[in-house]
Amino acid sequence: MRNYDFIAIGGGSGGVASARRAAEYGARALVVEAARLGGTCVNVGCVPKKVMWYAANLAQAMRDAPGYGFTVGSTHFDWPTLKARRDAYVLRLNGIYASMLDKAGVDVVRGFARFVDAHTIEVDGERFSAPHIVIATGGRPEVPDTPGAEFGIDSDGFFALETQPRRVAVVGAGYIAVELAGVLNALGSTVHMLVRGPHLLRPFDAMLRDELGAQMREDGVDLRFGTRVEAVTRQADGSLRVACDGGGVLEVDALVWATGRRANTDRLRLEAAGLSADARGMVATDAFQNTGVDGIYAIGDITGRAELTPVAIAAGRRLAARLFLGQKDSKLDYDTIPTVVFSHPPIGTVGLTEEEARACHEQVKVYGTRFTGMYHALTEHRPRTSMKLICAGADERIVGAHVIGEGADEMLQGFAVAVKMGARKRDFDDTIAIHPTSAEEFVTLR
Ligand SMILES: Cc1cc2nc3c(=O)[nH]c(=O)nc-3n(C[C@H](O)[C@H](O)[C@H](O)COP(=O)(O)OP(=O)(O)OC[C@H]3O[C@@H](n4cnc5c(N)ncnc54)[C@H](O)[C@@H]3O)c2cc1C
Ligand SMILES: NC(=O)c1ccc[n+]([C@@H]2O[C@H](COP(=O)([O-])OP(=O)(O)OC[C@H]3O[C@@H](n4cnc5c(N)ncnc54)[C@H](O)[C@@H]3O)[C@@H](O)[C@H]2O)c1
Repeated sequence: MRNYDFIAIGGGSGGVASARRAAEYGARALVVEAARLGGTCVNVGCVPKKVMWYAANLAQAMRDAPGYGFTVGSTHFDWPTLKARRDAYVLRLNGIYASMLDKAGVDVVRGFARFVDAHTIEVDGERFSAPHIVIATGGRPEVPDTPGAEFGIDSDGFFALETQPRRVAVVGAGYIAVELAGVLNALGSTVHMLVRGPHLLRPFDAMLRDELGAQMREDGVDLRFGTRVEAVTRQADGSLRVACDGGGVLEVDALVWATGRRANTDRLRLEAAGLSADARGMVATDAFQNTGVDGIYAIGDITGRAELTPVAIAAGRRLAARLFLGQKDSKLDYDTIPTVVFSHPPIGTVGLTEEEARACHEQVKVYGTRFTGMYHALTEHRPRTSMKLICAGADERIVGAHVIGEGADEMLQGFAVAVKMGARKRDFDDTIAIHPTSAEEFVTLR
C-alpha cells in the first residue's frame, strides 16, 4: 500500500490541475491515468478539434483570397499530412503534461483505478490510499442503439480517420455535431446533418441557433431537422446506407454519431466507496465538489455540469485550495460561464439566453445588431455577424452577451469579465470602441 494526501483518478483537465495545485500546496499527490495524459481535451477533444478548425479556416481563407486580388493556383489539401502533424502535436503535449507533473512533484501511475473502499484504490493489483480522493474520470461518446450503429464512428473515431470521407452524415445538434460538420464542410466533404429536433444547439439563445442553421445551409450543409436515423447498413463498396424515418435514405462514406457523452464511472467500483451514479454515470456533488462520502470529491465532466475544460480545471484548483491551502470557502461559481462553439461561423456566449432572462427577470431589454463584417465586404462568401446584449432591471445590468460571426471565438473572453463583474449597459456605452473591429459593436449598441 502506498499512501498519499491526495489522489486524482484521471489525468485529464481536472485531475492534472487539482493534483498540481495540491502538490504546490505541500500535499503528496498522485494522478492515476488509464490512457494518455491530458485526457479528452488534449487527445480527442479541444486540441485536435481546434487544429481541424484552423485547417478549415485556411480553406475558407483561400476561397476568400480572390476578393483581395489574389490569384490562388490549384490547391490540394492532404488529410493524412494534417493528421500526422496534428498527432505529433498532441504527442508533444502528452510529454509536456508528463514533465509538468514531474516538475510539480506529482507521482503518476499508469493504469485503470478502481475503488477498494472510500480511501483506497487499486491499480493493476497495487493499492494506494489517501484521505482525499477526487474522481476526475471524464466521459466518452455515447452512441444510440440504432441497428447498424457500429458502422458509424464517434468523435474519437473522427480524430482517428486516416483519410477524408467524401460524403458524411453527422447525427446530433450539439457542440460536437456542429463543430465537426463545419470542419468537414469547409474542407470539402459533402455534409448532411441529421437532427432529431427542430434546432441546432438547443440550450443556446435562439438568435445563435437560428443564425448558425441559416449560415450552415448557405455554406452548403444539408441540414435536416426532425430526422431520426432508423438503420445503417454497409454496402458492398464499403459505403454506408443511412435509412431515416419518413423514408429518407442517404449514401455516405462515413457517419459520425455526435449524440452526447456518458461519464466514465461504470467500471470504477463506486459502490465499494459507498457512492452511486445516475443513469448517465454522473456523480452528484454539492457546491464544494463533495460527493455524499467524506473525503471523496468529483470534478469535471462526470459531475454533468458545464462539460468544459476550464470548468474542470477551475473546480480542481479551487478544491485543492480548499483542502490544502486552508481556503475554506474556495469553490467554483458555476454561474456565468463563457463558452465558444467552434462552428463555422463561430459562436461566443456568456450568461442568460433571452428566454431565460425573461423567465427570471421582470424587466428585460434586448439590444442587437446584424451586419457583414468588414473582412467580408470584399469576399464572395459573405457570412454575417449577429450580436445580442440582454439587460435586466432598471439599471440594465448585462445578464447575457451573445455573438455569432467572424472573430466571435476571440471576442468574448474580455466581455465575460465585464458581465461577471456585473457591468451595466451604461458601462459598455462608456467604453471607447476599438475601430475598425466587429467587437466594437458591443459598446455601440442602441
Ligand atoms: C470533440 C470534443 C471537443 C471538445 N472541445 C472543447 C473545447 O473546445 N473547449 C472546452 O472547454 N471543452 C471542450 N471539450 C470538453 C472537454 O474536453 C472536457 O470538458 C474536459 O476534457 C473534461 O475534463 P475532465 O478532467 O473532466 O475529464 P477528461 O479530460 O476526459 O479526463 C479524464 C481522464 O480520466 C481517465 N480515466 C477514466 N477512468 C479512469 C480510471 N478508472 N482510472 C484511471 N484513469 C481513468 C481517462 O483516460 C481520461 O484521460 C470537448 C470535448 C470533446 C469530446
Ligand atoms: N467548444 C467547446 O467548448 C466544446 C466542443 C465540444 C464539446 N464540448 C463539451 O462536450 C459536451 C458534449 O458534447 P456533445 O456534442 O457530445 O453533446 P451535447 O449534449 O452538446 O449534444 C448532443 C446532441 O445529440 C443529440 N442526441 C442525443 N441522442 C440522440 C439520438 N439518439 N439521436 C439523435 N440525436 C441525439 C442531442 O439532441 C444533442 O443535440 C458539450 O455539452 C460541451 O460541454 C465543448
